[in-house]
Amino acid sequence: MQLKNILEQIIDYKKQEVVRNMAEMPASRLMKSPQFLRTPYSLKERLLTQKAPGIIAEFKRRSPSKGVINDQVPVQAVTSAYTLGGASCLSVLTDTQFFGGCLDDLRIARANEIPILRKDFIIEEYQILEARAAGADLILLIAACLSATRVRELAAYAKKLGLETLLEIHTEAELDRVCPDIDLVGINNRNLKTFEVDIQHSIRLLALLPKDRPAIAESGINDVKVTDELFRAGFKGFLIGEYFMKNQNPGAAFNSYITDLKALQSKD
Ligand SMILES: O=C(O)c1ccccc1NCC(=O)[C@H](O)[C@H](O)COP(=O)(O)O
Repeated sequence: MQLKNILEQIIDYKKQEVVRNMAEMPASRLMKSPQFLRTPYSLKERLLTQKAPGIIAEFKRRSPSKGVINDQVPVQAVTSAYTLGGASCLSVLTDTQFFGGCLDDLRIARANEIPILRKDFIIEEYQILEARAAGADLILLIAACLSATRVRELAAYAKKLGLETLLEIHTEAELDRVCPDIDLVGINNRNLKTFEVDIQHSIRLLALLPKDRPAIAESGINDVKVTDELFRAGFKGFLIGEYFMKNQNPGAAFNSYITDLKALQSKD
């Protein structure tokens, strides 16, 4: 029998986790969260109007590919430093089992007045409700673990709750998951089955994406020259986690990245 890849293992775990969470915190209670009174921020609008690359700065303690990255820094300090430094959006990993995050991290990050992505493995509407109740502005759907029908249903539910959806794809075959309720399309440079990172793969796929939605380059970005190359190719947003988080002071790492990127781009 073939061993399950990491994505399959995560999804198996999520199916049980959702059942447990629904029993502990019924949807009716989630709907009473004061977060439902706020109007979510739009990352799509932000990226379509801004001229510079939009950095989606991630708070990520550990990952299946890298193990512990940084479990010593407080979410509040890091996310406010990212925000003050000019991030376009925050990405908060809320998965506990594989990434060491939680929904409380997102609730704390909500003190910042910029869009926040709930970064998790969403397979059920209930998780979108959790995201809204915790203060997220957008959710991630990963094409590799959802059928086209489920992407349509989940993105429609997110829209109904006022949230945007970032659809993550990695292969050409997954392009059929892009539907009208998808607001942003991300191309993951990392193959989640092998962990291999290939930036050129993303540039090739970009040409096939719909032009009316901002494209986001995700994973393995650790060089301003690469960000600049991807921006020139047409990517508007850049999801960066490990490169910032592996530093003792992720906010300072973010600031020097932005300074170097601006310096590089001002040379033209
Ligand atoms: O990062 C992993 O090892 C991983 C494994 C399995 C599924 C998802 C995984 N990562 C989630 C992400 O997509 C990244 O956190 C995000 O794109 C940022 O990537 P990076 O800048 O390389 O931390």
